[in-house]
Amino acid sequence: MGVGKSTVGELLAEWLGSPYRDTDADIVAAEGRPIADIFVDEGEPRFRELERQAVRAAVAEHPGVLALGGGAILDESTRALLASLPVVYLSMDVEEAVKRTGLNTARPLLAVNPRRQWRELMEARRHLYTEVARVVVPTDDRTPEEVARAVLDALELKKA
Ligand SMILES: Nc1ncnc2c1ncn2[C@@H]1O[C@H](COP(=O)(O)OP(=O)(O)OP(=O)(O)O)[C@@H](O)[C@H]1O
Ligand SMILES: O=C(O)C1=C[C@@H](O)[C@@H](O)[C@H](O)C1
Ligand SMILES: [Mg+2]
Repeated sequence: MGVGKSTVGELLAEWLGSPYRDTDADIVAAEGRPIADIFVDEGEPRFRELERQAVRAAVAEHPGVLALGGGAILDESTRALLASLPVVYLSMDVEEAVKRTGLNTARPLLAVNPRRQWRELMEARRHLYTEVARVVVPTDDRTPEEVARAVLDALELKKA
């Protein structure tokens, strides 16, 4: 969450001459309400089901750069779907995460005590991000342009 998927993803899409898409935005558009409301109204399991479907649809339809929600990899079938794709794990440390996400309540899983919540989420998930990633690109102390360049290099891609 807040690692720079949109900023870096849009830059990469521009450099590659391909479109950018984001499954969180797809869910919000399809449901007509913010993610925090879906969590509150229907609970996290329902959100995860919507997310599983959104990832499946986007992977099938979208030919460009795709950003996934931070918890999409919790679903085993999603991890299987990603196995053959050039998945990038953008990493950062906790202090950078607090800076980039701020304290805003748009992220329900970080709404209370964000520093501790972020650490706990990462301890639970880091192995899953690593498992699905073809490359891991650290983003601390790098500008979005430097991160995007590192992604291109790691995937051996060139600007269009
Ligand atoms: N490499 C970077 N260095 C410093 N700040 C950054 C960097 N990349 C992104 N940011 C800033 O961090 C914040 C979050 O970035 P962005 O919205 O791109 O992340 P995200 O991963 O798409 O977040 P979300 O989880 O909300 O989708 C923004 O304010 C952005 O300007
Ligand atoms: O890490 C997570 O579990 C989440 C990340 C966001 O992208 C959203 O998908 C939602 O807030 C949950
Ligand atoms: Mg984003």
